[in-house]
Amino acid sequence: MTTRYGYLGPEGTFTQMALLSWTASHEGEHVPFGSVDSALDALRRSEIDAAMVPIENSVEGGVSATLDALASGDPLVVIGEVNVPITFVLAARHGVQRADVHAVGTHSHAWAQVRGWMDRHLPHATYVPTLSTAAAAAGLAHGEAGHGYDAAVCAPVAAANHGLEVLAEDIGDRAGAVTRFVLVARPGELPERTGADKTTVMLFQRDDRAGGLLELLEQFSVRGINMTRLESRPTKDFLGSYCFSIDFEGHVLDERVGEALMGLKRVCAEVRFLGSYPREDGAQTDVAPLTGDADFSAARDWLRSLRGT
Ligand SMILES: O=C(O)C(=O)Cc1ccccc1
Repeated sequence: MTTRYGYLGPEGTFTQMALLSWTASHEGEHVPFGSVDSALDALRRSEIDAAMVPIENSVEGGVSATLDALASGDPLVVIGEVNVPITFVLAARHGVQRADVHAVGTHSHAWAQVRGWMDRHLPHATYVPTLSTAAAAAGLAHGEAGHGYDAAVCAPVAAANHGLEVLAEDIGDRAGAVTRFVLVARPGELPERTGADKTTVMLFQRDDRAGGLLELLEQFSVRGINMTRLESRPTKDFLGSYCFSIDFEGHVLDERVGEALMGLKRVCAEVRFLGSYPREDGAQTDVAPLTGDADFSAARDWLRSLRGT
């Protein structure tokens, strides 16, 4: 049976590029969705088998829509990641000049990455949010009057797909910007442990008190686990109530990771396990002295011998 992969569409999004790079070796059907939420809802309803969504970028940080969609609802897990270099163009319909551009449509994360260029070149242009960069390009191409913007910030391929003219190339404020995308699935078989893995969790604290966050972080630190992303997100229950979205090095099958998760389970109100998966860059986890599987097993065997079990 062919695998059905959902992605934040329409065609020409950076998310589609991530999916194309993932599926170069995995065949399947590609199904565009208008938003991260609609893709993940379809996944929860089993209408698709997996969904590619953006999670983090090197300029703007975490993608809240994704972090929040993973934090609640039926459980989903990350099974892979893809990093995509991002370059933006300013595109418009044929005949539109830069001087004619009064409003620019794009995805909020794209806007955040071109704000400096806009300040310098189109300081009076207003920003119109769209569901994706490619949706902004499609809106220009298909919408007659009334879509509310006269240029789009999108990938070069989205401009080309819609026959738009490129008014400016490479308008990102930071050269070398990268967005990290994750492939999400319903919980099932774990991706195999490779020694170059990451694990994602969402942690909910029991109560708000001095040292509460430190207590969570200690669970990683005492077991030699390196975190690669840490973000707080509002729980949405009341002002000042936060949960923590964390990526760290290692796989749930690693002893030190298992022990850290047990420690977290004990001290947190809720630990949402969001998957262990191979990291794209293949960088092997640096296992600190005395934190390898054998060290934990030896300690457990010793305890067993004391207990006579
Ligand atoms: O809108 C897109 O093309 C996306 O895939 C989301 C996005 C937007 C900006 C940077 C990276 C990903």
